[in-house]
Amino acid sequence: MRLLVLGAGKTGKLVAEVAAEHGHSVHVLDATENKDGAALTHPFVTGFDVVIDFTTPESVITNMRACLAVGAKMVIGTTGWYEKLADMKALAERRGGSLLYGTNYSIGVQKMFALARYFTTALKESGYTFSIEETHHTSKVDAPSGTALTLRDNVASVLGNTDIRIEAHRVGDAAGTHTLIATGPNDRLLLTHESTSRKPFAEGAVRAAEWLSTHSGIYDFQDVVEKL
Ligand SMILES: NC(=O)C1=CN([C@@H]2O[C@H](COP(=O)(O)OP(=O)(O)OC[C@H]3O[C@@H](n4cnc5c(N)ncnc54)[C@H](O)[C@@H]3O)[C@@H](O)[C@H]2O)C=CC1
Ligand SMILES: O=C(O)C1=N[C@H](C(=O)O)C[C@H](O)C1
Repeated sequence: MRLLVLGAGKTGKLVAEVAAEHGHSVHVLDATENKDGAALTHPFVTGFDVVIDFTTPESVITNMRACLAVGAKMVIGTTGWYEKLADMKALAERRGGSLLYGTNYSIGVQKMFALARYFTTALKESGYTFSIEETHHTSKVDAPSGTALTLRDNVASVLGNTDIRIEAHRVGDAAGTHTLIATGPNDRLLLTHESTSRKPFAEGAVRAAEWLSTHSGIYDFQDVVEKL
């Protein structure tokens, strides 16, 4: 598969490494080669089977506008842009592009989402209230994390309301820790996922791109992960 990776930062670099390990041909563009999406011309983009984006909340919108408009297939890892999700879905539909987006491509975190639904179901009738804490590196630009928002959506789908506080912490080079907390009058239960490496994000994103190369449409990684 011919892959275009946008972003050569902490995660994009690993995505390129993992994709090469999987035997794909990989082209990487960072901000200097793709300022304001300048590299993403029609002939250039259509030379790739899938485009993977791990850039910034601002750049990803420009990149999606350029790539989806020419019918490209995109896997989006970048977080912090979801207020534009409906617009990007509409663009993909209009122009025949394919869009697979996910707040966290780690399989462990995807399992945590399922466990969170079970955790909430088991505790909701027993007087517990729910909150979320997340910890990431100090250079992270969005808060709360995309994962914390998805975790909240999973809990909210069981509770029937979104009254779930999220607390964000920024510490050193933390790869990402998420904790769902159930607080009762006399005790607390905690469900924690701690990333000790960024490699699972890259593995999941490459697997998502492999899957998307043989499918068309618009997908949330949560709905695809069991099919990989
Ligand atoms: N969905 C997931 O599983 C994960 C999502 N992320 C998200 O991915 C994004 C990137 O995270 P990191 O790699 O930690 O950030 P980073 O800051 O280390 O890397 C971002 C890179 O994007 C580059 N960039 C900016 N504009 C660009 C453009 N127009 N074209 C090409 N490259 C451009 C920057 O130069 C930088 O090298 C963040 O939004 C983060 O929240 C990070 C890890 C996992
Ligand atoms: O910026 C990061 O580092 C991460 N971002 C994603 C998020 O916002 O949830 C995924 C992971 O937690 C790492």
